[in-house]
Amino acid sequence: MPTDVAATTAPALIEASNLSVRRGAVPVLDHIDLALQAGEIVCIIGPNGSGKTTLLRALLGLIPAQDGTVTRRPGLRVGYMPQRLAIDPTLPITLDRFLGLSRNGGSAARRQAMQETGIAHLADRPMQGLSGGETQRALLARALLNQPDILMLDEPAQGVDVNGQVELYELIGRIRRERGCAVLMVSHDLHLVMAATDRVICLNGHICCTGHPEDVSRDPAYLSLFGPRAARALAVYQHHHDHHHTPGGGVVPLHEDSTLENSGENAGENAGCTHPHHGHHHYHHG
Ligand SMILES: Nc1ncnc2c1ncn2[C@@H]1O[C@H](COP(=O)(O)OP(=O)(O)OP(=O)(O)O)[C@@H](O)[C@H]1O
Repeated sequence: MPTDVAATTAPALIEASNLSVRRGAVPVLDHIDLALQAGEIVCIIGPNGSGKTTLLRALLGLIPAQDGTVTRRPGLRVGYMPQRLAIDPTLPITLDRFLGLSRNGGSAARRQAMQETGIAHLADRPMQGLSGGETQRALLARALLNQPDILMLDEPAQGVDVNGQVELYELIGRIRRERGCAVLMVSHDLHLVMAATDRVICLNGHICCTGHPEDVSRDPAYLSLFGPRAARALAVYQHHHDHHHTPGGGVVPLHEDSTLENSGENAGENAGCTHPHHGHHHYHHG
């Protein structure tokens, strides 16, 4: 039975302690505690405006903390895939040139990253002509260029069709396994990420609940935040997953009695976690 990796004693790759962040006068993140360990795959879920992007950027040091601390392991290499790609439409640029704008890696690293993400055949195509899915892979390839210890992916599957989403999450899982890097990603694709992550962080300004997807799926705060969607994600999760993945990639069968009892019928009834700053913290580990 896998335990919460964050509970181990290994030094964290990144750790936030009592982190609070404001944007302008508005409090966006409220006393966040989290630690990311080598090799784990963690997903941040939460409604629009709940502070997911802000959390990633604060962990990267791009946004200052009002309170608390962010500690990154010395020499940590991070590959960041931002939510949006800003390219000047009047300046055509090929995929290979786009990757070359990154100061990380040379042409061999670019080729490897393109091959790994399945876009090597597009190297000489203009970025502006790539499809939504191809663009997301280009951003992922760029994030791989500096051989990251951790990938931080902000809604990697946005603008990608349903089949493409499944493939993209599989690709992310494969990259994680083959490179041994950690992954911290923001996603709205509950049904896909619940089945594919070691740990879920449910964010709404504060951490509403966190832990193994199976535990989070049962949590009233999760069901309250996502309503009927949560129940549907849970159904998919139940249907497809009769096993756990250990952090090392092993497969451990679920106990027979561990079928999820909460059908989600009460989704939306618990309003204890609908406002970023009026909720309470309750953490679940393991
Ligand atoms: N530069 C900024 N100045 C002022 N407020 C900001 C700024 N950036 C973000 N915010 C506000 O902070 C809050 C959190 O935004 P953030 O982008 O982190 O949320 P999110 O959970 O990633 O949302 P989404 O799911 O829509 O991408 C929002 O209310 C947003 O309006």
